[in-house]
Formats: sequence, structure tokens, C-alpha cells
Amino acid sequence: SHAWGYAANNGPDKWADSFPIANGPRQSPIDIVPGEASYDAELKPLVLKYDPSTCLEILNNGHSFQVTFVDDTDSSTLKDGPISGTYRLKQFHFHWGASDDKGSEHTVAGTKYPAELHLVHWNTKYESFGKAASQPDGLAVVGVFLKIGAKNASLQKLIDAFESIKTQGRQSSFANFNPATLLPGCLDYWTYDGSLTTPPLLESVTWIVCKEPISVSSEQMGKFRSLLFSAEGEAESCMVDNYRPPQPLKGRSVRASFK
Ligand SMILES: CCN[C@H]1CN(CCOC)S(=O)(=O)c2sc(S(N)(=O)=O)cc21
Ligand SMILES: [Zn+2]
Repeated sequence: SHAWGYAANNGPDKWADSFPIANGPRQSPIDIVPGEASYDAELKPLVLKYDPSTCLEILNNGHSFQVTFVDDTDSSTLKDGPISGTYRLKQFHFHWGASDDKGSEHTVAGTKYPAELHLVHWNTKYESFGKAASQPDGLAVVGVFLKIGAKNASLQKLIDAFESIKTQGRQSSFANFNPATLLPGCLDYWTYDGSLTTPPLLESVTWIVCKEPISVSSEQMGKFRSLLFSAEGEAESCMVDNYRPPQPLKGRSVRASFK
């Protein structure tokens, strides 16, 4: 069977063929309806502590581009918020559209943003990322929307590395990048129990979606779209529309950390 992707023949509507959990009870992303989210005064502020020296490399995995981190110590962690314990940063990546009117995975009252950042963390109560990824409380992903506006100097550092990872499978060393520079000023968030938004679609993610977007210029979005899904030597296929649409809520509640 051909590998999964975002095209008509292997995209989100076909994933259930190989990954039946695609129709499970806690799938992601979802449409977040602010008026239906319930404010929970017991939710704590997010505590994100990132160490730029744990930044390892930037790579094109054929689905997105990803920056991976050394995760053998508690140097870069997420604590508090809706979670208990310590979760370590493993990687961050993005999802985006072919045009500025779509691209995010979560939507807000039906509004699509041009892109969405995912910072992936794993629960250190499990011995490894791989073990954690299959546990209901194994992962915590912080989602940040990108909105068209001023050029973003922090995103530009990622974009400047794109020519070395244009095609699937390419990676290059990428040091001393501080992911905290990608966070919005206000860390108000919505949270709900969900899943990976790509195969294997594991239902192991506590989603933490920031209300405030960060800025990206339209020109910078154009550079995201210059990456390729395809490998060197293959027919070129632009890396765009690598987002899964919102999935049924199936009775889940979405909590807000803010009034
Ligand atoms: C392209 C493959 N993407 C996945 C790869 N990993 C899963 C590894 O399964 C054991 S992962 O845990 O790094 C994540 S997080 C994530 S999302 N969009 O929900 O934040 C997708 C993936
Ligand atoms: Zn993602």
C-alpha cells in the first residue's frame, strides 16, 4: 500500500484504510468554538523552559519540515498548564496551505489560519518518546497559529535553512535556535484530549492551543511553499496543504485557561 500523504489518493480521507483509529473517539484537530469552551480556573499558566543548546537539526521528512532536539535531559521542558509532571521537547514542525486563506489544522469558530506551529513534548514518566507516544497521557503538543502580518525574524532563521532541506529526506545541522522566540506574548490557551494529526494518529496527545497567533509575512509563507514533498530526482511536488481538517468532537469538552 502506498505511503500516506495529503494528495487525493493518499490524503486524510483515505487514512482510515490503514489507520482505523482515524475514526476514533479523540481525534485531532478540531474546530475550537470559543463560546462553547469552558473557563477552568484550576488550569495553571504554561511553564515552558527551552535551552537553545538542545537544538540539533532541521529536516524535511516528506510531510513537513521539523526541528529536532536532544531530549536525554530535562533541558527543554513543558510543565504545568493542564498537565502534571514534566514533558520534554522532542521536535517542532508546521502545517500550512497553498494560499494564505488556509493551512492551520485547528480552526477557531471556522476560521483557518495560514499556518500552525506544533511543539511536541513527551511525558518523562515514560522511559522514551516512543513509549510515551502510545500512552493516553504520553504527549503534549503546544499549537500556535500563524497570522499574516509583519515579517517574523525568528521564522526567518528557519527559512534561511530551507535550501539545504528542499527535498524529502534531507537534513542539516541546526544549532542554538530558541523555540521560545516562536511563542506569542500571551500564553492564554484552550486544551482538550486529542491525537496526532498525522498517521499513526495515536490518541496520546493533550492539546494546548494558544489563543494569540504569531506573525508571518506573506513573502515568508511563500518560502514555506518552496519546500517539496518529493525526493531529489522525483517529479517535483510542492509541500503545501499538509494539514488534516477538523475532526468530530464526539462529546469532548474544550477548556479555556482564560475568561
Ligand atoms: C510526519 C509524522 N508526524 C508524526 C511523527 N511522530 C509520531 C511518531 O509516532 C510514534 S511525532 O510524535 O513526532 C508527531 S506529533 C504530530 S502532530 N501534527 O499531531 O503534532 C505528528 C507526528
Ligand atoms: Zn503537527
